[in-house]
Amino acid sequence: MIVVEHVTKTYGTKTAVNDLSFTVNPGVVTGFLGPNGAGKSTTMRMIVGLDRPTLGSVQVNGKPYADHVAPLHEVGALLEARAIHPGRSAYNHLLALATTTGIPRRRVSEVLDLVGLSTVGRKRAGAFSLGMGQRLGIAAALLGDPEVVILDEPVNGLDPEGIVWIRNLLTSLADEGRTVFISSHLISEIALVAEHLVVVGRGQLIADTSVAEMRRVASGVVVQVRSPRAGDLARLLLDDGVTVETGAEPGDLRVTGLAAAEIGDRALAAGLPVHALIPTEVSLEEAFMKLTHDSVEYGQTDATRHLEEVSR
Ligand SMILES: Nc1ncnc2c1ncn2[C@@H]1O[C@H](COP(=O)(O)OP(=O)(O)OP(=O)(O)O)[C@@H](O)[C@H]1O
Repeated sequence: MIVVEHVTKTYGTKTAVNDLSFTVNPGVVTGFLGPNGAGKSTTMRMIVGLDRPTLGSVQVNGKPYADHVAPLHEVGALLEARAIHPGRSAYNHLLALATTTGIPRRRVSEVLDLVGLSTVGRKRAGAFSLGMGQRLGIAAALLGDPEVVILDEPVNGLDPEGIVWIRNLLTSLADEGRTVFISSHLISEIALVAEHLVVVGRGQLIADTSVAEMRRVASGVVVQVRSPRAGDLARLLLDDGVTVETGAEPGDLRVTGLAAAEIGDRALAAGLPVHALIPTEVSLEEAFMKLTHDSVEYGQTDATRHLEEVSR
């Protein structure tokens, strides 16, 4: 279990993490989600003792990382800096890590097997594809058979087969009762592998929820309506708790807060023609962007800008 309590981290005048509290429980894969610069890597570095909170505390299995006698058996991490000597084989890279940390040699073959690199274990790591490099990084994280597994952007750049592989691996680690915590700035990626979500923006907690709950909240709330009298229809529908936004095409509206049938009935009663009435599921991406909209640090993404334009 990872417990982050009222953690603030400042670098000079920059606040990277701001009074952040959350718990990552064993037995489920938890995603750590936030736009670029949200403070995910900083938080992960504090969890594994590479950085110290300015305020607050971070505990892993009941203690700060540095207080564990055999920390590699407690926490295995793949953080952004993947320092692998390109001329060294995967096997030798892992062996060097194992021997310097008192881990038996046989464990190297075990983790190579676990990540599916047994057949290329003797090849130069420098010749590895991105996906193979990710697998090697994960193998290193698992070397100490840790209770807590922390991976920074593990899905980044993986092909669909690689994503399925990592989902199965992480789920089986969680099923064994381990705590699995993985970061991403893409909800589409993280929703494929995680069950629970901790969402941050500008170093602060935005949501601590399950992926299923996020989907439930996101789904079925927008009805797309097309009418040659969209303006009249918009005025008719606007009410407490109802929002009407202009859609992508002239005559298109996006209505929130009314069911499709209700919109159709009201339009009929007012004698307004309706050419299309389509209940749509808001995508997880859309829900995430709305959630984090105010906390995108480095300007708007194209997608956010597009969202704003269509809803104007
Ligand atoms: N050593 C440092 N010195 C100064 N500022 C830093 C340092 N490390 C991080 N920051 C700043 O803190 C903020 C949070 O950075 P962090 O890397 O933790 O975010 P992130 O969510 O991991 O982003 P990304 O998805 O881009 O990796 C950013 O504004 C970053 O520039």
